[in-house]
Amino acid sequence: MARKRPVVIGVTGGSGSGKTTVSHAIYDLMNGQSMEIITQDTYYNDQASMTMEERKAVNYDHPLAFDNDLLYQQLDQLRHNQAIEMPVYNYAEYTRSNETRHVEPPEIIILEGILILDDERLRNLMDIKVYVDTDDDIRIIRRIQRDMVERGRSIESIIDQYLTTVKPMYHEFIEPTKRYADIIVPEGGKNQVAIDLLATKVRDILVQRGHRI
Ligand SMILES: Nc1ncnc2c1ncn2[C@@H]1O[C@H](COP(=O)(O)OP(=O)(O)O)[C@@H](O)[C@H]1O
Ligand SMILES: O=c1ccn([C@@H]2O[C@H](COP(=O)(O)O)[C@@H](O)[C@H]2O)c(=O)[nH]1
Repeated sequence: MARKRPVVIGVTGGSGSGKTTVSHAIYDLMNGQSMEIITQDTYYNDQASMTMEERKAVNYDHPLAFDNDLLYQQLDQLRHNQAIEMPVYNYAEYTRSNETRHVEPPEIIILEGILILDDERLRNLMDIKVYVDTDDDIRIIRRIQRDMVERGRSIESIIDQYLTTVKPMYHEFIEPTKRYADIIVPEGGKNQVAIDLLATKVRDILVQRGHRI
C-alpha cells in the first residue's frame, strides 16, 4: 500500500520567541503518531574549513547562513518515504559536527527555525505555518540565559551579537515573514488554546490523508 503523505508544520519567530517550546507542546499532544522536530539551525552552513575567528564573524541571522538546499532536499526525501542522515550542529564550535543523525520518515514533521518562511520552496512544503510572536525584550533576556548555559557563550559576546546582527536581521528578514503565517501565536508555549487548536488541525489533516489516529 502506498505510504500516506506526512503533515508538515512550520514554526517560526525570532530567536528566543518560544519556537522550540511550541514545537514540543504540539509533539506532546500527538502521542501515537510518529513525529520528528527538525530545526533549521541544524542546517547552518558547514564551516569546517574556516578558522574560529572567521566562524565567529559570520552573520547567523542572515538567510545566506543556512544550507537551505540541503534542508529542502532532506525534507523532500522524508516526504517521499526515504530516511535521511541529518547533520548535527555544534554551537560551541560554530560549525557542523562530524556526526549525523539517522531519521526515518515520520507521519508528522515540525520544521522550526528563524528563517523557514523566508524560503519559498520551504513554505510550499508546509501544511500549516505558525509564527510565534514575542517582544524583543523578553527574547533577549531568554537568549542571554540560554546561550550562557547551553551554548557556551559569554555575556559580552551575546550582547555584541544581539546589537550587530540578531536585532537588525530580525527586523529586516524574520519579522516580515509574519505575513506568510496562517496563525500568529502570542505567549508561545504558554498559549494552550493555540496549541490545542494546532493539534486538532494536525489530526484533521492526518485523517484526510488516510492515517490511522
Ligand atoms: N511562554 C514562555 N514563558 C516563559 N518562558 C518561556 C516561554 N516560552 C519559552 N520560554 C523559555 O525561553 C527560552 C527560549 O525558548 P525556546 O522555545 O527555546 O525559543 P526559540 O526556540 O524560539 O529560540 C527557553 O528557556 C524556554 O524554556
Ligand atoms: O553558531 C551559531 C549559530 C546560530 N546562532 C544563533 O542562533 C539563533 C537561532 O536559534 P534559536 O534557537 O532560534 O534562538 C540565531 O539568532 C543565531 O544568532 C549562534 O549564535 N551561533
